[in-house]
Order: sequence, then C-alpha cells, then structure tokens
Amino acid sequence: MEATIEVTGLRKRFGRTVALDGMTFRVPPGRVTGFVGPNGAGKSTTMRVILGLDAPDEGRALVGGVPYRSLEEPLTRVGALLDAGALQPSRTGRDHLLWLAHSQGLGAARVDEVIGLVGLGGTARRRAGGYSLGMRQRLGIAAALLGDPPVLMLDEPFNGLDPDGIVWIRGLLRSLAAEGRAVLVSSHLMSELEGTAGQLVVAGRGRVVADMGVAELIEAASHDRVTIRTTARSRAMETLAGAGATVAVTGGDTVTASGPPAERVVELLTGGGVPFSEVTAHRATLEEAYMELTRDAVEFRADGAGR
Ligand SMILES: Nc1ncnc2c1ncn2[C@@H]1O[C@H](COP(=O)(O)OP(=O)(O)OP(=O)(O)O)[C@@H](O)[C@H]1O
Repeated sequence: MEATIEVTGLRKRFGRTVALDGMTFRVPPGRVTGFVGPNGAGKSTTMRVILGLDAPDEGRALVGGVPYRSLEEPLTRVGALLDAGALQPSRTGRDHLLWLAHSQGLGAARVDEVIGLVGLGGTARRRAGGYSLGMRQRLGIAAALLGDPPVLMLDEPFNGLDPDGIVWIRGLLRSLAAEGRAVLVSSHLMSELEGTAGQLVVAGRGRVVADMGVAELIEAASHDRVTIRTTARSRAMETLAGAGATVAVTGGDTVTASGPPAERVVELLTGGGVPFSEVTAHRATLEEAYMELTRDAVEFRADGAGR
C-alpha cells in the first residue's frame, strides 16, 4: 500500500459551527508532517474524517489511495492515536493490546514487542484505570504501532508526556518516518515539533493556511539577520551599511545587520579591516516562524483578500 494520506476539499458542519471549510493537504511518506493550528481549527475533525469516524459533508479523505472504510485489516494499514483516554479502566494495558491484536489476527509476541518499543514494560500488566496521562499516551502509541502500519496518525501525542517522554517520542516519530512511513502528528505547541517535523500543515478555521517544509519556513522567518560583536561598532556599521545592509545597534559591543548572509558579513568586515570577535546568524525557532506565518495569515484575512 502506498504510504500517503490525502484529504481534498473536506467540508463539515456541526449545526451552525463550520468545523471544516475546504481542508486539503497531502501527507507524503518518509517524513513527519506536523498538523498545527489553534484550538478549533479542525485538526481532530480532519483526523476523524480520515478514519471514517465522521462523515464529511463534502470532499474526500484517502489513505494509501483508498477510503479508510474499504481497508481490510485496517490496523496493519493505518495506526492512529486519537483519544488516549478511551480505555477500559479494569483491563490491563497488555490485555487491551491483546484484545486489539486478536481482532486483527496478530499474536501476543507482537504485543510484547510494541510494549517494549513504547517503554511501558511492567506497567503494561497493571490496570489501565491507574495510568497517568503519559502512560495512556504510550499505550495508545503502542496500539497504533501494533499492525506495523505504513501510515500513522497521532492526535496530540505529546500531551501529558514529561520532558524525557517528549524526547523519546520525537526520536520514535523520526525513525518511523525514516523507515518510509507517512506520519501525521497534530500539536498545539510548535516547540514539540522542532527537530521532528519535516513538513508543516498549518490549519486555521477549517482550512489550510500554509503547507510548507519546516527548513523553508524557518529560513523565511530568519530574514538573514546577523549579530556582530565588535570593538569598532561605528566602523562596522559604516562598512555594512555601505554594502546595503540595514544596521542597528543592539548592545555596547554588538550590532545587528539585516540583508547580507553571515558569510558576506564576514567578508565585508575582513575586507574593510574591521575587527570582530563574533558573527552569529540568527535562526528563527519554529515557534517564531509559526507566529510570523499565522500573523500574516490573519492580516491577509483582515483585508478580505484571503476569503
Ligand atoms: N461532535 C461535535 N459537535 C459539535 N461541534 C464539534 C464537534 N466536533 C468538533 N466540533 C467543532 O468543530 C470545530 C473544529 O474542532 P476540532 O476539534 O476539529 O478542532 P481542533 O483543531 O482539533 O482543536 P483542538 O486543538 O482544540 O483539539 C470546533 O469549533 C469544535 O467545537
């Protein structure tokens, strides 16, 4: 099966609430695609539609080129974590997984394998009712991985995880994608996706506001801003401004130049005989890039051009 998710023109209303308003994007294999956006943007509804749990009013969602409902043994095709709270409290984590595994013709050996993979260990033999949110997330991820599916879809998997858990899941997601899977992960917090997502689908009000590579997004937000530490501030400013840079004083011995990239700044300073002890290219964080992107989206909408 082709490892992709494709949603095209999804529309969905709940009474007077428009949950999806033309949601369209593709999740390719081999990278983690972050699905982000503010509360109510339509992320969970989109995932529910992909899994056939909600029917769209219009549009379609395909997994590996076909609707989810037409998949045979779906756990071996798509692994999903939607609501980590949905557990039988009296059942142990392992029994929960065994029950799921048997329904799909999978054995106990695979259950123990995924328990090891998500680091649940002995906890898996305790009743799920006593699990912390972080343990429930791990169990949910184990369930998603049971059938070794080529497509994974996780709704807010970072919720409730401690810092170690967050580092762990980032590594897991990256390695699952590196094996050629399509991995869609929703999150509110950009910082959680930093270093993990290769592609970012930003949702707002039921549609896609931006869909781009993370490297490209960060580069666009970094604006070639370079900080220079120098004992000859005025000369540095003259030299850089003379080459077309926009220069500003940012401290007793630092100036910031926008325009030329760091390598060019070094060339200019060296060429002009200006002493410096440090030249640092500013790299925007994913959070900063996201804020800038969504701010533009809001401004774009405010003048009516985006509607
Ligand atoms: N079953 C439902 N009944 C009524 N309204 C719903 C239902 N499910 C979702 N909605 C509404 O649809 C909109 C989109 O919700 P959705 O949960 O998909 O957004 P989200 O991006 O996942 O948000 P969050 O980040 O808060 O989880 C919201 O206004 C929500 O209140």
